[in-house]
Amino acid sequence: MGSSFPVSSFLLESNGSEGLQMISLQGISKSFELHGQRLPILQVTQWHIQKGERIALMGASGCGKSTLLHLLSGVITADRGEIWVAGRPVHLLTESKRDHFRAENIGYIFQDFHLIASLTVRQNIELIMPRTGTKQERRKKLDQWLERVGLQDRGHHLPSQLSRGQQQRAAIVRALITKPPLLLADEPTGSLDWDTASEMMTLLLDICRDEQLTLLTVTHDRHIADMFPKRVYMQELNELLRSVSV
Ligand SMILES: Nc1ncnc2c1ncn2[C@@H]1O[C@H](COP(=O)(O)OP(=O)(O)OP(=O)(O)O)[C@@H](O)[C@H]1O
Repeated sequence: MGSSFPVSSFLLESNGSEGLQMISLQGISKSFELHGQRLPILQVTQWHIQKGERIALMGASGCGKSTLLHLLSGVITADRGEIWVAGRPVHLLTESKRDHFRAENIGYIFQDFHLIASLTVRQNIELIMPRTGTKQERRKKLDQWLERVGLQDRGHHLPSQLSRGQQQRAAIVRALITKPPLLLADEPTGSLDWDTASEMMTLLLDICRDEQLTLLTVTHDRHIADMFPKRVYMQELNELLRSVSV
């Protein structure tokens, strides 16, 4: 796999905000309504993530890990508290502004890839690739990324013609092609065997280190978590004990 991809600072280019902080949570609480009752899910008094940190987020099933990622990306809103991401006050943004914020600032990697089955690898990525520069420049940039993840010969293949590990590599490029300052990954290795999972995670961690991207990855897998420079357990963040059981 080539390691000659030109290194640039995505953070400085795409974000422009000053300071070292990528994420700041203050006094967050989140509940969901279930069977007519408000069920408290999450409470985070304070949490800060610096730019360029690579963090594995762990915790028991149902403790609110995915909910936290959705709050950070503005897919859902908190009941109260402040969420700052890449210098933007996500808690103050309207829904349409949150959509815009997400497109500009967040790369998302899912357990089941979310590639469009009828489109080739290249088409899946081109769909969200910024229309900056000439067509040749965009093609070259995509070629470089595909080579970086070892898919240089797979650009014209459909997802169904790729292995699961290759599909996740394509999804990684799709998440990174917009140069998002923050990458969120929800169980990105959850559907891969161990060898493929560790290879894929090594690749993702290397890219984030080289590009100084901030990476927050939810994982159940202790071995995967051990690959990260930093691990955070939801229990440390989530101080609210569940008062209602479902
Ligand atoms: N839209 C919703 N409406 C009601 N309850 C919800 C909703 N979304 C999540 N929940 C509840 O919030 C809790 C936390 O869910 P979440 O998916 O964040 O957990 P998780 O830690 O990511 O779990 P897992 O590790 O199993 O994926 C769960 O009890 C879940 O049922």
